Amino acid sequence: MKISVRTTGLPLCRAATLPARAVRLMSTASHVPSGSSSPMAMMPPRFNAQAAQTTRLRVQQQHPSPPRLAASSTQHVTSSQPTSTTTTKAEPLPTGPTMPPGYTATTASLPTFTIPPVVTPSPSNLLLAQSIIAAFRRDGIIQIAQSPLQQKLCAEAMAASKRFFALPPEKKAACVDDRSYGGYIASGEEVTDGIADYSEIFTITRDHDVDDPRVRARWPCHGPVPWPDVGMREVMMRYKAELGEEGKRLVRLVEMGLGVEEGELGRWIGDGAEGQRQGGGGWHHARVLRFPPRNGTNGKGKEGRGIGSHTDYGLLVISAQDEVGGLFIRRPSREEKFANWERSAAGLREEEGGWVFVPPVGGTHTVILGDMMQYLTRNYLTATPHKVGLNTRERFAFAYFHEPSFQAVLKPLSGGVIPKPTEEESKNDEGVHYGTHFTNMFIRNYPDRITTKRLLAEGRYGLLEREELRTIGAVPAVDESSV
Ligand SMILES: O=C(O)CCC(=O)C(=O)O
Ligand SMILES: [Fe+2]
Repeated sequence: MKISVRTTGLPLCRAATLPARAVRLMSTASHVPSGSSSPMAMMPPRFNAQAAQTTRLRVQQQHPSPPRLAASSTQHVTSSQPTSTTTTKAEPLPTGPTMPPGYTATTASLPTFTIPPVVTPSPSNLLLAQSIIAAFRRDGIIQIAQSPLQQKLCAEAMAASKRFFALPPEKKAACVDDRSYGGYIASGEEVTDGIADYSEIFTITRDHDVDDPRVRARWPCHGPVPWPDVGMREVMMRYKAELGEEGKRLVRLVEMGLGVEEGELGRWIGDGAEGQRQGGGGWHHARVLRFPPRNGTNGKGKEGRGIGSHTDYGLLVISAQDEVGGLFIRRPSREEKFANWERSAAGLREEEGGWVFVPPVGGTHTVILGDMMQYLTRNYLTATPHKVGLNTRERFAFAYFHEPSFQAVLKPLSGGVIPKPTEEESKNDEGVHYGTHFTNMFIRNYPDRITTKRLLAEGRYGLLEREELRTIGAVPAVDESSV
């Protein structure tokens, strides 16, 4: 039986041309079918290796000491244990994916999983599901092939993103709403662990009409997305909806891989028939991201930092990045215990060792895990700490967050491989209300945003305690006097 795992990419370069300071790769491809753990497993198809190599040699001659270093010019795939770490001191080459300068990390070489269009409980899908769980536990991240439709939608979304971020600052700044956290976040506005990030973002929250009863009832974070134009809305919503379908398939695979009953995880999203009937559904949202080049910042953020280290909040994060490179993750480790819904994981270990650079690979998405996946699986799967560094060129990325219902009060799963609760845990576990976790995180990230100010000024936060906000699919009875 063969599971759908492949590696993507073209040969990098021959051993004879290895630079003296060749960077060692951390191979994470231990279960890839033989032959595919080739040293060249990581290059995106559009990378012209020979040209880059020529450029490198030319540049070295011009600047003999110290040699310029292309972090991605890596020839050795080793065992799954990282054997050495790269520090990019010199400027990376202007082509191909490179690790941002000034960072220290090993470089991942991830196998690429292919997700079937429909996840039936076949033996091969079960094997695939178990391999995905094993990869999450080993690497904290998986890489999945984009379908031709996803490639098209992703390209369209990236083009729309570039058009949006190229707008004049005042046009972008007008895309804000004081009820939802949707819309524009300027470079230097988002805060991670109390320090400004340089990322420039357009957030796509659930897009509620102003007449929606939840908006009229002033539920925290519920409101419209302030789109700049219909064109951007259409492109982004198509891509987001398609990633929502991918998210559902992944949720089903995670259930299978964990050995829990069908729907055990999906029911927190409101994906089941009852949730759908009640207008439930996950609090799925997305971020369209631009990172300025490190020498093109506005002085408001932390030098060289795109986004500080953090974990994301929900279940799964499906991301696409362009060819520039900037994402780093931490692998799961028994020594590191994060539980972001209890105590902030923002900023943790940011300056320490142990980071893994995730090089862009054309035609793929990556998937990492969020806080609620960790909580629901009693730490069997853990949220993936990650951060983004600024590179020498601007970088564009797209992150889709597949989330529980805003109204879900989650309780850990049981059965399969889920660890049994300790006596203490069974007594004290009151569950986690996802809407409260999400609201806390957005207040923390955007302390000065009009949305935060209105939310607090109007006492909206207190509504999070209400029964209707804690019951998946419940809709408020609108009190006209409060509108
Ligand atoms: O830029 C990326 O690849 C990741 C962005 C990210 O971590 C986020 O939007 O939360
Ligand atoms: Fe993130």
